[in-house]
Amino acid sequence: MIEKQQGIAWFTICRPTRRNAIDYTVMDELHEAIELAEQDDEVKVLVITGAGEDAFCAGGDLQVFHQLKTKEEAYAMLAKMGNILYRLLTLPKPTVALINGIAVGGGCELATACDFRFARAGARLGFVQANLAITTGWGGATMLFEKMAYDKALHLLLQAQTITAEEAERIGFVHRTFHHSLREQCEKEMSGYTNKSTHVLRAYKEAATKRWKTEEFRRRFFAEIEQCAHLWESEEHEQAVQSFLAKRNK
Ligand SMILES: CC[C@H](C(=O)O)C(=O)SCCNC(=O)CCNC(=O)[C@H](O)C(C)(C)COP(=O)(O)OP(=O)(O)OC[C@H]1O[C@@H](n2cnc3c(N)ncnc32)[C@H](O)[C@@H]1OP(=O)(O)O
Repeated sequence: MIEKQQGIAWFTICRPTRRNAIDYTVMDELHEAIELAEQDDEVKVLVITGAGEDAFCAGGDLQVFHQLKTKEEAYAMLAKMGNILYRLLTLPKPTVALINGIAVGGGCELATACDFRFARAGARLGFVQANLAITTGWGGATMLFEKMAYDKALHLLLQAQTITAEEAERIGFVHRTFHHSLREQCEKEMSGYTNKSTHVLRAYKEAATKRWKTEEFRRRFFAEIEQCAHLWESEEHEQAVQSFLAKRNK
């Protein structure tokens, strides 16, 4: 769902019964929101958040994507979302992930693609992909190494555990934590940007993201996706997803 208010475009992932897991429909809606934010000069900032109080995003929809068995089938899905997150990463407008609840797997990759990450105090975040015997598959690791200290980023990926928003703030992944009124607090934080000329915002973001518009960066970004697709075919991955779904009688 997308709404526009006082210079901010709000995109909300609306699948609260699935902890806002991302399926193909959410991918298409997110792509549409990014295109609107790019083209509409009244939009100064794009904020991405999740519906409800429990989750920002639980990553890829395992019930849907579990149907994908081969490297080729997995790569098609992973590259679809990878392209969308690359557009988000290089959007010439400031972007915010408003992490209203748990963010795991691809949900953390989505947050990493944004310029700023604001989180509900106590929310848990984790690049849990390794627990499914895969690596990040939407470009998340490549972006993380661009945006965080090398050792902190590598630790997050290797340990594949969730940490609190406060811990994430301490290591520099989260920029602000809010105890209440997340949307109002986010608007207040962004008021310093929404009162600026769209041309200025666009110019600074274009300068900031130039480094990610090189062939070398794109090669690294899509090599990560290919690596995930390769691991996707493994028996370990199949078993890990089966185990998750079995616990929920899927
Ligand atoms: C596709 C690749 C992508 C990438 O990295 O490129 C990835 O994101 S891979 C990682 C995929 N995500 C996960 O492994 C997280 C899976 N979910 C969980 O670990 C938990 O659900 C958690 C921690 C997010 C929330 O736990 P909680 O106990 O609060 O809730 P439930 O587990 O009972 O879930 C409630 C409800 O939501 C459904 N659900 C949750 N996550 C997903 C998901 N990723 N895909 C599909 N469905 C999900 C869960 O099945 C429950 O549904 P119900 O019908 O009530 O059984």
